[in-house]
Amino acid sequence: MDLEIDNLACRRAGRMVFRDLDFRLGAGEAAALRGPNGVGKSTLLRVLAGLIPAAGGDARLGDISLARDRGAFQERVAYAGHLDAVKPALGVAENLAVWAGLHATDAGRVAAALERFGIGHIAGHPAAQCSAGQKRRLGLARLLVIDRPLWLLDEPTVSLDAASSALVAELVREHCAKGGMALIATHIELGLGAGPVLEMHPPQVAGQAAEHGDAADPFLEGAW
Ligand SMILES: Nc1ncnc2c1ncn2[C@@H]1O[C@H](COP(=O)(O)OP(=O)(O)OP(=O)(O)O)[C@@H](O)[C@H]1O
Repeated sequence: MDLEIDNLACRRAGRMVFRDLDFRLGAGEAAALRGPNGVGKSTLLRVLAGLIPAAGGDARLGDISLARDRGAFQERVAYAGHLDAVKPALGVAENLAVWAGLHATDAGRVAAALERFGIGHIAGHPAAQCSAGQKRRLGLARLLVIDRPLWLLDEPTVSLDAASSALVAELVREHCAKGGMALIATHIELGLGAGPVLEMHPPQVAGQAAEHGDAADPFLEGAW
């Protein structure tokens, strides 16, 4: 199964964040998603996760179109966002058990995922008492609880120590070896070796946004 991004566009708060975006990712490939702060990396991942609507274009996973069948597209995607989405009121293992239940997957995967991320020994602890790195590992452990061909990872190594960052790279490699795909927004080198890169660029021409009827970014305007 391939990922094909075709002429994709997204508008937020009335402003075009990106447009005319084309990219292709083949089965077994992991791509780095790069670009300066605010260029739209997280936005793209959230569009592909079906969390915010596209303003145009489409993305396809095999024969499933995001524009035509968002639900089916989402069922092929696992998204790990900036925030860990860990429920602090639940225990560490409970967090993953709820996730497994939501996706009707084998609860037996929970213990294996916790062990793999080195947090099996705190399975019974309240998630609220986890360190930032432990919370991040718990959030990422959800990737192993459900089977999705496309992983969308937004700065997955934030708060992680060197060993855990290396583990993320190892898991991505394993996922790809099984035919999976990953699109990873990262400002650091993950150690995945040479692979496809999706580089996002801010508009080159100062008047470009206005030409397309988009409001200018007030923060950038002030900075310039
Ligand atoms: N909730 C929101 N509502 C409206 N606009 C938003 C929202 N979140 C982000 N934006 C805008 O969308 C644009 C892209 O933001 P995004 O977070 O996708 O960038 P990014 O490339 O991931 O940045 P970073 O490298 O800093 O994480 C920015 O101009 C930002 O101001």
